[in-house]
This record gives sequence, structure tokens and C-alpha cells, in this order.
Amino acid sequence: MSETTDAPVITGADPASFPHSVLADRHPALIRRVRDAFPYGPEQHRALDALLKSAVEGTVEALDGDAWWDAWGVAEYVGRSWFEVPFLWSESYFYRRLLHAVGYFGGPPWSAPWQGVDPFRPFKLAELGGPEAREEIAALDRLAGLTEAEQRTALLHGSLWGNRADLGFRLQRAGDHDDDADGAGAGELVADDGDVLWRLLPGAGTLLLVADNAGCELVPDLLLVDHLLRHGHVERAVLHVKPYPYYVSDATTADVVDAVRHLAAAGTEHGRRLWSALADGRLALRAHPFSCGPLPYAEMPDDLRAEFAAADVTVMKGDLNYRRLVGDRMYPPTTPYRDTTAYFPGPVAALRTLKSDVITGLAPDTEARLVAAEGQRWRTSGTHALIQVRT
Ligand SMILES: O=P(O)(O)OC[C@@]1(O)O[C@H](CO)[C@@H](O)[C@@H]1O
Repeated sequence: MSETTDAPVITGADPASFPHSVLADRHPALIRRVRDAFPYGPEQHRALDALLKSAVEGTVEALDGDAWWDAWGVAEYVGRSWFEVPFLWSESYFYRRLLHAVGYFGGPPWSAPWQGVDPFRPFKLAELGGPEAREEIAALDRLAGLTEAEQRTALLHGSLWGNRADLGFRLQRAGDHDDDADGAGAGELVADDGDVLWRLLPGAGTLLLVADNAGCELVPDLLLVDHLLRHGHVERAVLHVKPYPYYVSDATTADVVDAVRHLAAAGTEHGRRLWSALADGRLALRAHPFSCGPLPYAEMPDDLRAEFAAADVTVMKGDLNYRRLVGDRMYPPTTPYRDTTAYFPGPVAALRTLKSDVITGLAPDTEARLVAAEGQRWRTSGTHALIQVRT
């Protein structure tokens, strides 16, 4: 057995753990927010009540008639507490249940008026209309005075730190009255393979970017892609988004449309170029079903593996993608990133702010310094970030 498969799979069983707080606090808070944001009918309120009860006190149940979900191993966990099954799995299951409760998946069209209505859309739109999004646009003027290499690094870091405060994270932070990561500037990089990433890009044909959140994360992601296309660092980019709403603010195709329209409406040349790149295929969108699956990428299906294998480099954005990439396990932090990603069929970079327990690839002195300064808080506070690359 290796260090990578020996590490325990993370669950929410320990009441003092981060996953426990997500399941016990973040999910009920999210149900309340969604309920308040829409004039749902009695059927949806009943379903949300049932979900709230199940999520906090209940056990995993089969999702009747949901063949898609059956494919992800629900049978294995039926009857077990949400807190005991793998955290990666129970969170995904929660989001699938939430979408069922609000009627997102509908039924026959004539009886499914809420089909396709994204329950997180009001929060995503509020973010795109807010001060942080305005600041992102204003910062573009400041970029113009920099060299190309400086612009590229600034855009990479903008994309990285855009991941700092996804809406789920903010929800819990608001409850904690602790706003360390909200609206704060960039914090510390605990690993920085930025140079390795640039070396992979010159002349590279296709960049595959697995997006994370909509709004103030997706906008800088798109600005980075625009820059790499414009300056010939890549010929083509493929942006993987979610096929349906997920983890509160995860980007779907509708969110890409909103972000590009936002950039275009602000009169930026970036918006116009992205629009053209989508039109001529230099920027393509992809929404693979596995993106909303509750499993690590090590278990990805063959067609997705082939897509990653065909890319010259894959960039995984965000905390959840990191958990899925390296495996949602309590590794010793110095476990090499290259070992946990050895299965991945091509060069793979992770751009992630630290918002959950999983971490690999730290230098021993970095880990020692973080622990001495903060105990284990650095793992989940969202104030640290990393750029890790496996060539
Ligand atoms: O993937 P993202 O948007 O960077 O982060 C998602 C997140 O907020 O949700 C999970 C807990 O619910 C954690 O992995 C992480 O903190």
C-alpha cells in the first residue's frame, strides 16, 4: 500500500471536523437561503423540509426514479448516516437532493414549471452586479501598462484568488462572523509552480480548463483564457463547466454566457474577443456528466480520460476539483502532488485556495511554519492558496 491509498477517506463523523460543520450548518443555511430566494409552492416547501430533516438527522435514501444518480453508488450507502459516508459523496448527494426538491429536474414538461430554474441564480447574479465584479473590470485598465509576462502572471493570480470565496464558503463565514477571506487581498501561496505552468504553455495546442465558480471567479478565468489565446500561448481552449447547478456557485453554460455578456456590456475588448473565440471554436464549452458526480477523478469514465489525455495541459480550478483530483483523503501534507495525480492522463495543474482539509505537495518547512502559526486552521480558512503542476 502506498501513502496515497493509506490516507483515510474524509467523512463528517467527527463533530469537531470541518466536514461535519458543512453537513450540519452550511447545508441547512443553504436550504434557508434558497427557500427565501424563490416563491416556491407548497410541494417544494414540503420537499425542502424533508431534505432539511434528512440532511441533519437522517440517513442516505435511494433517489426514486433517478437512474443518473444510481450510477454513482447510492446503493452502497443507503441507510447510512450522511455523516459517516465519504464527505465528497455526501455533499454531492445533498446538491442532487436539493435540485430534486425544488423541481429542477422536472418531469413531463406540462407538469414541470420549475424545470431548469437554477436555485442559485439570484446569488450568482448579485455577485456579478456587485462591487467585486466592478473592481475586476476596473483592474483591466491597470493591466494595460504591464509587460505581457507581468499581465499573464497577474491574470493567473486573479484567476487563482478568484476562487477565494465561493458562495458556499461565504455562507458559512457569514454565520461564523469571521470574514478573514471575504474581500481580503491575496494571501500566501503555500506552493507556487507558476513557472512550470508557463513552460508547458508556449506552443501548447489545447488548454483544458476545468472551471469552478461562476461570477467573480469565472470572469478572471475567462480573462486568463483570453490572454493565452490572444498571445499565442495556446491555440485552443476548452472550458469544462457543470451540466447543472452544483455546490452553490459552480459555473454552468448559462453562467459563462452571463460572464461574457458582463464583460461585453462593460465595453471591454476582452468581452468581444471571448465572444469571437466562442463563435469560431478557439474557445469551446463542455459539460460532462461526471463533473457533477460524487467521485474522485481517479474513477473518471474513459471518454473523459480521453479528453484530458488529448489536452496539452489541464488546469483544475478550485477546492472541490482539488479534492477530486488528488482524492478526498487526510494525507500527510508532504505527500507528493505528483504521486496523488500519477493516474491523470496528462500534465495537470491545480489552482486552488485552501478551503478544506485536503492538502498534498507541501515542503516540510512550509507545513511546519503553517502549523506553528495557525494550528490546522490554514487548511480551511481560504487565506492560503497554491499553484501545483505535474508535468
Ligand atoms: O470548489 P470551491 O468552490 O473552491 O470550494 C467549495 C467549498 O466551499 O465547498 C466544500 C465544502 O462544502 C469545500 O471543498 C470548499 O470549501
